[in-house]
Amino acid sequence: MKGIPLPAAARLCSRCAGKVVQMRQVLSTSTRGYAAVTGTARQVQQPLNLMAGKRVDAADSSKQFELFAPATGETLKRVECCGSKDIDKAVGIAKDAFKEWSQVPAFERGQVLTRAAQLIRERSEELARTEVLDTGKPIWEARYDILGCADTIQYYGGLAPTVVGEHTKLAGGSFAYTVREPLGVVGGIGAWNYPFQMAAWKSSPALACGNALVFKPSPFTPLTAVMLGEIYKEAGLPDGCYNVVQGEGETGQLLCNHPDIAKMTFTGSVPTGSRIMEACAKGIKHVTLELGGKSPVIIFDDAHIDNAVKGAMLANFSNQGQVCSNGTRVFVQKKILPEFLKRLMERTGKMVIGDPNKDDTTVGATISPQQAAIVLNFIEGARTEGAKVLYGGERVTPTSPELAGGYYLTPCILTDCTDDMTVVKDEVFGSVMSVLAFDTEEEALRRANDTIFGLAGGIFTNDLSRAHRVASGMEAGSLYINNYNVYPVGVPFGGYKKSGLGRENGPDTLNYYSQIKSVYVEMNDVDCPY
Ligand SMILES: NC(=O)c1ccc[n+]([C@@H]2O[C@H](COP(=O)([O-])OP(=O)(O)OC[C@H]3O[C@@H](n4cnc5c(N)ncnc54)[C@H](O)[C@@H]3O)[C@@H](O)[C@H]2O)c1
Repeated sequence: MKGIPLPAAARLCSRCAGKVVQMRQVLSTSTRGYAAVTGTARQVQQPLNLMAGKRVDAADSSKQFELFAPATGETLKRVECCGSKDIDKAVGIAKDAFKEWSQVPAFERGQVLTRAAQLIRERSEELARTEVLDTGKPIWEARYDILGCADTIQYYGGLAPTVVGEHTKLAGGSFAYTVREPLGVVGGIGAWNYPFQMAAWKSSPALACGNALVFKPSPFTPLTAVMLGEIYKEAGLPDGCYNVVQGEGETGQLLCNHPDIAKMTFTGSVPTGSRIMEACAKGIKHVTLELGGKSPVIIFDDAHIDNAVKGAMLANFSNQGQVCSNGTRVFVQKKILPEFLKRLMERTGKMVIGDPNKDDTTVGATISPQQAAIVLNFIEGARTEGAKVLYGGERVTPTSPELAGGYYLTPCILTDCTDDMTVVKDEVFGSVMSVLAFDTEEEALRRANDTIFGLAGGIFTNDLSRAHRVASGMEAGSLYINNYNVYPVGVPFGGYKKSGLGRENGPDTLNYYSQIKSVYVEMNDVDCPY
């Protein structure tokens, strides 16, 4: 097959931005064998829980959730929710596996992760197609995500042997040393927008440190976390080190409350994060929270305007706008506002909405009818509060009849926005860009920071001093100067304020999955006053 031209949007970010060149290669080798609209129940292999290296049914089938394909609206399966017996079983299995895995030399643990990364690359197309089925995101984004995850897992495989202690020389030849030890059984809970990535970003540093994991994916996207477990097994991970339990909030709570869970690592909304932290507080457990955001992008009038337009689109329209770090408050300096909007409209109008399995699609399906209704409600509310819908913000039905049950929304650009509007204050989690005009740097920074969130932020300017001055003043965990939503492996990611606690994706993450033991060694007689 000839090389398929990379869609304009494929240069854009995803939570796991990899290399564009690598992406081109993948795009050019792998569409054969997959018809467009591949959302079919045949792709779903049951059961979807993974314990001790095997797919297993839940012990009790009384509570179930419905799994459907966002692209088509087709119901794929009913999936049983894990209850307390299942959580006890999964945590017990992980606890036993931890005893063995934590004693494996770190270099060998790293080798297992490195092999898993290679297997992911070999199976990237199957994984990406399954991710499309689960999420409705465009295939090029799914491929990008999967390859980014392979990089992350390889990265932590490489870092595993660097998890070491320190030596401190003391008086009289005595000394102390520290050992960095794993925590035990880690519980992970993921959201639905980057399902494979959440399983990968949480499991790889956890396993590199010698922990065992029980992971609960979002009930909207239960498929690929199990596939990751099968890949880990094939790569040589001992059974029981990585387990998957399916279910909704109740299953998640059981996991958080389990006495043998040493740490919870969570990605999702602020209210759920708060409940998880509460449960962890009761059990004095470690916790990492990757939560929501309402990030600002500040575009100064000296910026390269086309790059600023591309950045604003990256900050709002990837993954149907369902990205935690999205820069949904776009502050534009007044002088360039008309030109910025003109170019933004032109580019946005070229986005291709439709079948996520087609290579040239840049806007896929919204995850669920409920989420689509939330997004449309925000747009309606914005209109009522005085904003102008400059572009989009409507449901469209693609021409293919199979897609009629999916929820496809045109990316929306709102102008005449003010800081007090609900759409400007609250996280929408859809493709809704609020454009806000500003006059001065001081004003833009003050307004940008006027939020309970602090996940990310963007700055577009050609003034080097201003770029770093504003970056220094912004209250957020991830900042981009003259780009947006790029996540190279090794660069930490996480939030300030209510956007979360802890970091993922960088070297520091290993500290969140390990603890320090200090050992004092006396080389002399004990000096004692008694
Ligand atoms: N900061 C990040 O890295 C990041 C990344 C992606 C998404 N997010 C955030 O995730 C949110 C969207 O995802 P969502 O709708 O799946 O979030 P959500 O909080 O509704 O659900 C997330 C997960 O928590 C589980 N859950 C729900 N109630 C629970 C409870 N009481 N106890 C334990 N688990 C429970 C869900 O089943 C799901 O697996 C947005 O706010 C988005 O910003 C953050």
